[in-house]
Amino acid sequence: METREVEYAIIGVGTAGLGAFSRIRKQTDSLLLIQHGPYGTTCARVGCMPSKMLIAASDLAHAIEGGSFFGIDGNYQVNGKRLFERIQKDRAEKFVGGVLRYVDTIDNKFKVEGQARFLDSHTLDVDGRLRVKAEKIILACGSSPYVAPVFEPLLQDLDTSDTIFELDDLPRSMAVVGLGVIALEIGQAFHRLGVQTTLYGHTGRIGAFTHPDMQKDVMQTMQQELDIIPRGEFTRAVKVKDGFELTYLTTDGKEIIRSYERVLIASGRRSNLRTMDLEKSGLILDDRGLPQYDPLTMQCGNSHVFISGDATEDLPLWHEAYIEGRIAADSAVAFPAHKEGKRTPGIGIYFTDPQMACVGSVYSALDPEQIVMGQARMDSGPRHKIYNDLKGMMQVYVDKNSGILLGAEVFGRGAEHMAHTLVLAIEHGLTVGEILQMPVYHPTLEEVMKGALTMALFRLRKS
Ligand SMILES: Cc1cc2nc3c(=O)[nH]c(=O)nc-3n(C[C@H](O)[C@H](O)[C@H](O)COP(=O)(O)OP(=O)(O)OC[C@H]3O[C@@H](n4cnc5c(N)ncnc54)[C@H](O)[C@@H]3O)c2cc1C
Ligand SMILES: NC(=O)c1ccc[n+]([C@@H]2O[C@H](COP(=O)([O-])OP(=O)(O)OC[C@H]3O[C@@H](n4cnc5c(N)ncnc54)[C@H](O)[C@@H]3O)[C@@H](O)[C@H]2O)c1
Repeated sequence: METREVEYAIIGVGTAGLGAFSRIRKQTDSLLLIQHGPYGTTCARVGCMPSKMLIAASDLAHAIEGGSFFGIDGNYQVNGKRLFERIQKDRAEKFVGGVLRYVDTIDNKFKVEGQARFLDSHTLDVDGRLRVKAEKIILACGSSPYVAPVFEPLLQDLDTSDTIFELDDLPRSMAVVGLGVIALEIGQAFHRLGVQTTLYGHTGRIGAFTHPDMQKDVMQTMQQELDIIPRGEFTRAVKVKDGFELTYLTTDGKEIIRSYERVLIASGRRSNLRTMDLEKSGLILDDRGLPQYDPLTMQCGNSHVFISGDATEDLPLWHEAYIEGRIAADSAVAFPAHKEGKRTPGIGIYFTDPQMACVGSVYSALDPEQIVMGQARMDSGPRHKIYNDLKGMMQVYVDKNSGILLGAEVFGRGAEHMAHTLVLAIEHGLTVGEILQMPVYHPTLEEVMKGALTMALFRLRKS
């Protein structure tokens, strides 16, 4: 069997792996990228990009549907074939194409295709045909959809985010398993495009908000539009003539049996490290079975192994993968010296309607005794009234002693933009008083944010 000895092995050529490559390539010729599956990155192929193109189409349909309130009447028809053609064509040309062109510029001597697994702490097996001995290893192998055991026998026929964008037309009906970000984004989009859709939760929670009032508001709002069954579990899934018959037992003991043409599994993702024989790596594993690591260096323990991106299962977001790939690479280059990278405050956005955004520390991560909370409803905002889009609310969390903004949960039109303003304020350690000295244009969606911050300042002064 061929053996290659290199200074650096990077496992996975996604967002994190390519970022790591770009840094390490500047230092050495002795590196190898190992990629299992198609090039092009999860984000561009089956993640951020096709999902947002689907949502763009459904937003348009929804806007036309809501036109009569404004005196705009329009008829439209959804052409599912053209819709998927557009997603697949633009994805190839505008997103995956760019990545593939970049990967093509990388000399073949730096690339190998196959699935890497650990043989020992410095040795990797690639598909049983190549051994790679590496002084330092960067784990950037991403994650894959989690499929609960009840669905496993039907795996080939069910959809996940890996397959749903490959459809050539819209189905008549679809069950969505999960109430997280993929379920809500894609489930709502299919519903708005005319697919009869049901979303099934598990724990009764919806989305990512952690304050009980935010959870309640999201559940009520989304249930006004979507068929959502929040709490229970699937007990049976079988194939029938035109699709699938599912049996779901609600927590209060009600059995629901329904048939759907398609079933989308959106019940979380698991690190691909779980298939890499980590027990042979010599790394210290945490109670999830994944390597312990320092988020400032991405180093696993004191070892020569560095981790990044969705492989960690911690912050499975594109910008985090991008940052972590670079931090891991810089730390690996500095190793055995210790080099810390810079992390940014958290930001996560659901591209649902209304949008949902978490910024900085979410409510559940804070000590309620140490914060004041400011809150505002979107229906208080002049711009929201102009759009007749009154759904949602937001909360900001402020440190009681210093007045510094710590975090926010935002649900409503414009959440993606308010989240970016708030994250900038958090990054710069601004107090709520300092943020309120900045101008807010009238009439903008941001006026609701000003309302929430003003309430926090008022409460701060009273506390
Ligand atoms: C439907 C969907 C929508 C999303 N939308 C957003 C969004 O709007 N905004 C956002 O910030 N994030 C979004 N994400 C998350 C984002 O796509 C990921 O956080 C990001 O792509 C992770 O990049 P990565 O480099 O860690 O992994 P990937 O890009 O998945 O790269 C890892 C690569 O490693 C390969 N690999 C796996 N195992 C091995 C092995 N043993 N050997 C060699 N290679 C291996 C994989 O096949 C893969 O090609 C979305 C994800 C999904 C699924
Ligand atoms: N806009 C974005 O940034 C965006 C969009 C899509 C995906 N992503 C990334 O992809 C990751 C994965 O998304 P996701 O929606 O799959 O995960 P998620 O963690 O957001 O949600 C998983 C959902 O599945 C439910 N669930 C778990 N086990 C279940 C079971 N056995 N039966 C029924 N439901 C079950 C959970 O209760 C939860 O509602 C996210 O963590 C996110 O980081 C981000």
